Amino acid sequence: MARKKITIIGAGNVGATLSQRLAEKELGDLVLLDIVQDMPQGKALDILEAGPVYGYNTKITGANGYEETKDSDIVVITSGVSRKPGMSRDDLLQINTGIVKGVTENIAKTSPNAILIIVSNPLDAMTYVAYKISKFPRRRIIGMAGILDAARFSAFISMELGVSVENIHAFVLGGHGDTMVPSTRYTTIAGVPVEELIPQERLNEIVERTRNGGAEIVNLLKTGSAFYAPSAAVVEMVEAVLKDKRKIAPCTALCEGEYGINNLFVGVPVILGSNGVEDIFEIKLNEKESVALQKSANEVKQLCNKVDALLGL
Ligand SMILES: NC(=O)C1=CN([C@@H]2O[C@H](COP(=O)(O)OP(=O)(O)OC[C@H]3O[C@@H](n4cnc5c(N)ncnc54)[C@H](O)[C@@H]3O)[C@@H](O)[C@H]2O)C=CC1
Ligand SMILES: O=C([O-])CC(=O)C(=O)O
Repeated sequence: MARKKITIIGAGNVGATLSQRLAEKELGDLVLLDIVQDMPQGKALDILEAGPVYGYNTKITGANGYEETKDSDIVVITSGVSRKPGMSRDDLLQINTGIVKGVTENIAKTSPNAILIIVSNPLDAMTYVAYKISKFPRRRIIGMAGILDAARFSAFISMELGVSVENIHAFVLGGHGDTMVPSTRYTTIAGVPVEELIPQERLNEIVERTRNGGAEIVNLLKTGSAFYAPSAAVVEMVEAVLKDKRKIAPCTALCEGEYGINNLFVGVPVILGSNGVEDIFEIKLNEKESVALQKSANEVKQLCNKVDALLGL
């Protein structure tokens, strides 16, 4: 069977760590692209040289141009500026809109059939940029955030209860920002609702820590943002697509009426398979959850209006 081709745009913290993780899993051959001369070539060669020790045969190429990325099956966009302490993700809107626009124009030309996974922040708005510029169908444009947010929620619950992360199914909806909606009602531990195991007041603190999970790391690192957990979350998406798992995972996808949201990218449970977003998985929300999701969607809408102005749409 021919190997799949995965391109990673941006060979910084997220892109390079993601490349390492993907290489170790032998999910396909990789191209790592960055605008910095020689750097992606150096990181690609370094990861390739770990292959004999780890026992993987992944081919990985570094690039500064798009010729090498031609006909990729999946392209992950991590290029862009990361925030520093004191900044919000939204502060990156203007600069990263320009970067994601330029990258997407190139990818749409060289890999017209690719599935795009967007990582650059502000995530929901950058996913919208990639959609608008590529004009790809909605199933082939997926933003990474929900898996990361749910992983943080799970990690905190695991620490609280002293049980394995494998027993925890955390559920998060909404945009990748302060208004994200971690659902305590649908979060379970070995099938038991978390609300039955952790007192509501403590649970509220854990939800708040989850909402601020990105900023917590930014404040510790000081020079940039998280990359180990984010790259792990992207691997889960790539794997679900390449193995056609039809896995339900929270991702940023274009809602066209689902959850009462129209023409907006927002975090919802989707079914990930070989076509990308195979479907949006709709579940019943109660009044409180619906209101919180709508509030989050409205914030994303504001940002997308700014994107429209920047792109002249
Ligand atoms: N969706 C999410 O949950 C997460 C999103 N992020 C976002 O991902 C982005 C990348 O984060 P890091 O890797 O930590 O940043 P980084 O600064 O380590 O790497 C970014 C890389 O992008 C490259 N780049 C810039 N313009 C480019 C272009 N036009 N073409 C190709 N490469 C280009 C830079 O040279 C740099 O190597 C940031 O916007 C960050 O906010 C980071 C973590 C989680
Ligand atoms: O917080 C940031 O800027 C990066 C990010 O999106 C995250 O780690 O959730």
